Amino acid sequence: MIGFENVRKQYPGGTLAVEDFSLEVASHESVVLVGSSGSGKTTLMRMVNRMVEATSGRVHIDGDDVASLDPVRLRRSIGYVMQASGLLPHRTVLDNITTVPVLRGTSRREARVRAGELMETVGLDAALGRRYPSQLSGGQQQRVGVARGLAADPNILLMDEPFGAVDPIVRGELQQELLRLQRELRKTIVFVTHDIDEAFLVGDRVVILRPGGIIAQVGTPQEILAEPADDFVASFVGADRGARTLHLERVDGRDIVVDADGRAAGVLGEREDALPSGEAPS
Ligand SMILES: Nc1ncnc2c1ncn2[C@@H]1O[C@H](COP(=O)(O)OP(=O)(O)OP(=O)(O)O)[C@@H](O)[C@H]1O
Repeated sequence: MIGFENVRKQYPGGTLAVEDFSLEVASHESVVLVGSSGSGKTTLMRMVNRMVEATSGRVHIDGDDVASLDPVRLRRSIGYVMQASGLLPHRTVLDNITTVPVLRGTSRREARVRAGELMETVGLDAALGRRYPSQLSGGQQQRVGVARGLAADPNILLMDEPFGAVDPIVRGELQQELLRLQRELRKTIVFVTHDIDEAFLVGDRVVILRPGGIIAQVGTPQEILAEPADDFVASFVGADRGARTLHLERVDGRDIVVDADGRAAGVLGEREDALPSGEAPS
């Protein structure tokens, strides 16, 4: 579990990126932070692995205050996937994926075997392992980024606009791939995006932020769509891509997201977490 307790971040120079933020992210849950540019999403995410230090308040992981943990070990124990993949350009794909496990003491040989398996998991041909990042498509690079984030088998995965740099079709594929992976791996995920559709698709819960990291609403996609907390949320949910206003319709026991033209934009409520406890997903 990740806990943010009255977290505040003021950068040197004075910008108050996050005023006072509290939230608990349950183990195996995926929470999406969504908000306009500068609302403090990346700052909040980076406080989990101490790439950013809170000015006050605390962030804890399974009860341990991150401020009391060694930052380098902490960072290596948490998967981090960023926009435009963040791969090291002068290292092969395989070396990019194996860097953190090797730094953590896994033998190079074992790390390579595992990297090959991970490439398969994220839908990449293992032969691509010998290439350099620039020899891959944008979508392939993002998949490598996800494989690298998973390489040390972290419990927590931080994903900062991980699919922001690819075209909409590839983006859709990567989103579906992530949903499939998450059904299998059940990581605790904090995911940052500008895109409300992406937030509703990949989040068990979605946090809509105002500037200053102020929570406008937090809830499941169904809750937010059914009852936006205020005009800000309603316009954020509805203003995405023109005049579309999303709403929910229940068809055959499933929640269908419908846009203003009556087109189905997606299906909600099919996640394994929605199953009664103890029931295995099909
Ligand atoms: N290292 C830094 N030094 C000073 N100010 C910073 C720093 N990093 C971020 N900020 C400021 O803090 C605020 C929040 O930034 P942050 O990157 O967390 O927002 P964001 O919601 O992730 O934005 P975006 O969607 O554009 O990535 C912004 O005003 C930004 O300019």
